Amino acid sequence: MKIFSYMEKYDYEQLVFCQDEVSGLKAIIAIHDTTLGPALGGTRMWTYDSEEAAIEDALRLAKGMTYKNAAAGLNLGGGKTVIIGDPRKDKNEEMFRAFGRYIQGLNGRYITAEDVGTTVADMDLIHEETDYVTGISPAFGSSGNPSPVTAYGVYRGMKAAAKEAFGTDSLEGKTIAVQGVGNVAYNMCKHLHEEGANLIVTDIHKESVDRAVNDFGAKAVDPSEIYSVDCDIFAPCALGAIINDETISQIKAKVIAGAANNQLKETRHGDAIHEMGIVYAPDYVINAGGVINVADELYGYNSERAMKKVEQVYNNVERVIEIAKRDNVPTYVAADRMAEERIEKMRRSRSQFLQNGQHILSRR
Ligand SMILES: NC(=O)c1ccc[n+]([C@@H]2O[C@H](COP(=O)([O-])OP(=O)(O)OC[C@H]3O[C@@H](n4cnc5c(N)ncnc54)[C@H](O)[C@@H]3O)[C@@H](O)[C@H]2O)c1
Ligand SMILES: CC(C)C[C@H](N)C(=O)O
Repeated sequence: MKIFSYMEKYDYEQLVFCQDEVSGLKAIIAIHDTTLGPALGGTRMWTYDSEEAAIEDALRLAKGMTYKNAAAGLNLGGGKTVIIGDPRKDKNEEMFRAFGRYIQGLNGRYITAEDVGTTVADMDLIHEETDYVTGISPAFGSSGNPSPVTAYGVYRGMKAAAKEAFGTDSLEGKTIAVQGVGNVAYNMCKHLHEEGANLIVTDIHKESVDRAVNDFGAKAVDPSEIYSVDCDIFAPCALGAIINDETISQIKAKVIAGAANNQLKETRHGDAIHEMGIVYAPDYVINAGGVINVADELYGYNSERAMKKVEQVYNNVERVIEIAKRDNVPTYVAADRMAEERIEKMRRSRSQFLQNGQHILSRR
């Protein structure tokens, strides 16, 4: 991978490599764009096949956060971290504290939170070293685990997409195929089950599948079967790039709406599902609930205020569908336009001179 060419192509600001021999920390912080504000995005811990795969994941996820935060109306830029390692085996206190010191060194350009493989307890350890972390324990006056809030936002956004495809936003009696029943999807399934939806689930971890089967009467299938099951809605809630050349032809759903980041392997896959008449709720629009919730901590966390903003995920998905129809483009293009327009307007309005946040004459 030619790192500078890649960064130049998508206009990344910064890529930081963090290594700590004592704890085994190997982390990559990617900051994509800070036009709207400090880059806020979670920390993923995962076993990558190669360093290149980890770098690419960090970069792709960071860019997604720029668009997610912009589309959600937050005054935040986009960044993300990946820690290379197995979250079930390789974590230790020193690792997250060493990582916290690296974040502190960025002096507020990057603020972290949870993502796949990291928990509130990990964020609390990071918080021992830096204030630039959200999603820490409610005991600190913070918002805690963002996953249930992300799940609620995905549920609301799924209803908006269903309205477009089926003429009603009721999910009662609808069959929803869920890929990955981890933190977000378990909570999403709870809402869907309460509304009377039928669930088909899969996961690479048997205990996660069993929990959904027991708690929600879900039907379990093998991970390789989830794309081709008969269903109304496909909800990708595991990792990215799952809408690709191999999977598209198998999908029977009329709607794709799920929590996973970077669902389209390439943009042309977004064109392909559009041509198939599938209503696609763009990932970073529908899964913004968690970041909306943790971002509220920056103002002194207020759950009621945050949840009001999370409700807007329904309207944001509706708005994207409207733009897509108006401009005759796929929904992923409409979402990008919505986000880019906001960033560009802010970039231009910020070109006005300001001396370190103070009026230039205030130093006299
Ligand atoms: N946690 C949040 O608040 C949040 C917010 C926005 C987006 N997301 C995104 O949503 C997705 C899920 O996040 P999470 O926090 O629930 O993570 P998680 O790790 O709790 O859940 C992911 C689940 O997917 C399973 N999985 C992984 N690969 C799979 C495969 N090939 N087939 C089937 N199952 C597989 C894992 O075993 C796990 O149970 C991620 O893409 C994440 O980036 C999460
Ligand atoms: C809670 C968040 C700041 C990060 C979350 N993992 C996301 O992708 O949106």
